[in-house]
Amino acid sequence: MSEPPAIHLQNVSLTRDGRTILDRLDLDVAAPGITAVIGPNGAGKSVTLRVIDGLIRPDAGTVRLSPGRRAFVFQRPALVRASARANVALGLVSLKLSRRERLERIDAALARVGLLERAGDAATRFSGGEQQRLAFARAWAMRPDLLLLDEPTASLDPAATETIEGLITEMAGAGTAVLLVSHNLGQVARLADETVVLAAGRAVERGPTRSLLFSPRTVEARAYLTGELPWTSFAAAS
Ligand SMILES: Nc1ncnc2c1ncn2[C@@H]1O[C@H](COP(=O)(O)OP(=O)(O)OP(=O)(O)O)[C@@H](O)[C@H]1O
Repeated sequence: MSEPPAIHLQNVSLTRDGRTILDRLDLDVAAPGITAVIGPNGAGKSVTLRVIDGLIRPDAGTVRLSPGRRAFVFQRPALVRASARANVALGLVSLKLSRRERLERIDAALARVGLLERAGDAATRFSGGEQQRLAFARAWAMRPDLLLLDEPTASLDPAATETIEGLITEMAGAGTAVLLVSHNLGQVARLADETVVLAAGRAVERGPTRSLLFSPRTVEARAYLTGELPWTSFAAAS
């Protein structure tokens, strides 16, 4: 990695209610580029994103982020009870933009996700997929340096998924470091340069996406990718 990583996690551990959620996790995310995190339910993928975003403080370890703007699109979008336009505007409050630039950027973002005609409608009345597209419009409008994505297209139809995947690729091409959590392995193969497999709170394997997906080296990655019951394999492996 020539550039310093956009995200550097080292030895990060988190315990809740006596359970180990993250177990000395190491994770580097390159900038620019798309890094995917895959792994079974409960592996700690969402928690890792929340640790990176500062929503959860780990018990131990180092979390270092390169400076810059950060956007997070959750599996269930966090929207306020206001118009679609106002929701996109919220992402821009800390940016120094003229009123005209701000309005142009908001409308361009809404148009990009096919919601411009709905700009004045109440966001909380949108369908799940429309809300997700709106959350993406907000993230895109911010031009973030770091984009954290948790199952970003889980509720989207194929056409909307294609639009969003195009946006993700475009943002990475413009210099954003993207960290993508997804169970959609086709999507991971289409988008991610590098993929990390998380199992029981540890990064058990990492590599270029295609070689990792097609020839995993570890028992945990193989178990996840072939759909075997991972918890029994992990118990046996650890
Ligand atoms: N605030 C919390 N308090 C206690 N346990 C938690 C908390 N948040 C998450 N966990 C636990 O941490 C583990 C990892 O959860 P996480 O949501 O990161 O899994 P995941 O890998 O994203 O799974 P999935 O693929 O199902 O989304 C789970 O066992 C979950 O119950």
